[in-house]
Order: sequence, then C-alpha cells, then structure tokens
Amino acid sequence: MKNTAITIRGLRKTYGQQTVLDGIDLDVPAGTIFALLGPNGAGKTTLINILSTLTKPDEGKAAVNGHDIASERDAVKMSISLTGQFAAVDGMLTARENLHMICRLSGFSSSGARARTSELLRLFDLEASAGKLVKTYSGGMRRRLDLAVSLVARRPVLFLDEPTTGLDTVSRRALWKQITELRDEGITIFLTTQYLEEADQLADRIAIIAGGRIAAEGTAQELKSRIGEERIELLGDDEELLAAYATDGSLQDIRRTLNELAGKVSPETRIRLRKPSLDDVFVALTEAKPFEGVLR
Ligand SMILES: Nc1ncnc2c1ncn2[C@@H]1O[C@H](COP(=O)(O)OP(=O)(O)OP(=O)(O)O)[C@@H](O)[C@H]1O
Repeated sequence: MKNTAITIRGLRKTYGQQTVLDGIDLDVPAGTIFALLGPNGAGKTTLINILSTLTKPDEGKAAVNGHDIASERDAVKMSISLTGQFAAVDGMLTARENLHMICRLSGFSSSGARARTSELLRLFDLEASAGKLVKTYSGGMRRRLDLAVSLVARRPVLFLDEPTTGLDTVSRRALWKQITELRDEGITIFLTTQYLEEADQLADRIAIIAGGRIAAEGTAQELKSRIGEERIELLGDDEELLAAYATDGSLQDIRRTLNELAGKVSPETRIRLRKPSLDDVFVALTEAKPFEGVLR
C-alpha cells in the first residue's frame, strides 16, 4: 500500500458567521493526483491555504509529507510547491530569464540554474517560446510557465488551485498531460477544480466538497457506481431530463422499471439508457434536487 502524503482530520474553519470547512477528513496517497471538486465558494482554496500553512484552521489537524501543519510549518513549507507562489513572473522578461532568475533566487548556482531552466522549459513545452517576452504569452503558455516556476525546487507535494480555469480545451489537455507526468515522477498532486471532466480524466481519487463537508470520496469509477451501474432516463420533448432511475442494466431490471412506469408517464416519453457520469454523482450528492425522489 502507498504511503499517505496528506492526512486531514476534523479540520474546521469559520469566517465570521460562515462555516467554510465543517469537519474535513481526508487521506491523500503519495504519488497520486487527488482532485478536490466543488462549486464556487465551497472552501477549496481555504483548504489549500490551510494545508500550505498560509491560513490557520480553527480546529482539527493535518499533516503534509509527514509534517504537522501547526507544529512543523517550516518542514511543511519545504515539502510543498504552490502555483502562484512566486507571483513575481515578470512580463518584461522572457520565460528563460524568469526561470533562471527564480532558480538563482532559490539558491541554484549559475550553471545549476541554467540546467534546471532548460529542464523545466522542456517539461512544460516552452522551449520554442523561451526567448519571447512573457507579456506576449497566451493564457495557456502563461499557466504552464506559472507551473514551471512553482516547480523550480523539487518538492514532494504540489498544490494546484484550479490550474486550468479559463484555459481553452487544447491548453487544458496539454496541462493535464504535464500534471500526469509530474505524478509519474512520484510527485503527489492535490488540485482543486470546478470541472467534473478534469477530475474524471486526471485524478486518481476525487473528493467532492459541499456544505463544508466531504460529500463523497473515491475513484471516479467508485463515485459513479455509488448511484448505480446504469441509469434509465426519461426525456421530455426538448430532450430535457424528466427523471432518472438507477438500474443494474439487466433486461429483467429494465423491464421491471418500465412496467412500473407504464400508465404513469405518457407513451410518447423517450427513454435513454446510459452509464452515470461524474456530473450525475455531483448533482446527486451536492444539490440532489433534480433527482430527489426519483433516483433509487
Ligand atoms: N479571508 C477570508 N475572510 C472572509 N471570508 C473568506 C475568506 N477567505 C474565504 N472566505 C469565504 O469562504 C468561502 C470559501 O472560499 P474559498 O475561496 O475557499 O472557496 P473556493 O471553493 O476556493 O471557491 P472558488 O472556486 O470560487 O475559488 C467563500 O464564501 C469566501 O467568501
């Protein structure tokens, strides 16, 4: 079994009257990509800030790379990289100049800085534009440079707060590939996202945060199977979803469900059989409204 890179127990954080984190428990296995999935304002950034020692929790404990976030803050800081940590990427310098400068500031020798800069430019596919001023970069290139900058020092745990927000599909996929490569090198990646597809495609494990609590945690497949292997969906005239029923997908079970529906819905109602998506899990666990009373 893999070691645990991040352990969180009973973490609580309140701002004024607002309880942002209401008892969070999580274990993140080392060398994996872990996605914390939640809507706007769910507390994802707050959790990252607590784990990276930027914010103190009101209650609870957490350890990163084996170090307690309260009593071993320096050791935690030495164990982590955080995107945007050096927000000082200078638009009037090239990517190579920025990276070289940050390597030097981080204690690399001149030749060490050159080597690490070249390595990071290669890893993040920035070699062709390494000599261009950063202010001319596209959003995706800039995000890759931010990630490269945060990885100047090799640290075992990387926090990425919504790394692909605002990027187009091509840039998002390119960044996913690079994040996967970092995982394959043994780095533990804890990322937050609002994108279900991102969690589904990228993460080894996913936790859904809602109402300050972890509503569900597991692999994408485990989460999907929580709401049934397959779904029978009833669709309205405009393809809108009227109701959904969990089924094991067998002829017998589908026939039973349809027999139960006979007489209750119009004979023109269209039906569709499909596997649940992470979207369905998310809705079922966080809002529950659309399927309440019909998903069983
Ligand atoms: N320093 C602070 N003071 C007061 N309220 C705060 C502070 N930091 C965060 N909050 C509140 O806590 C809640 C959670 O914020 P947080 O940024 O952690 O959410 P998030 O899940 O990262 O959201 P987003 O996806 O929009 O970034 C929000 O309602 C926010 O307004």
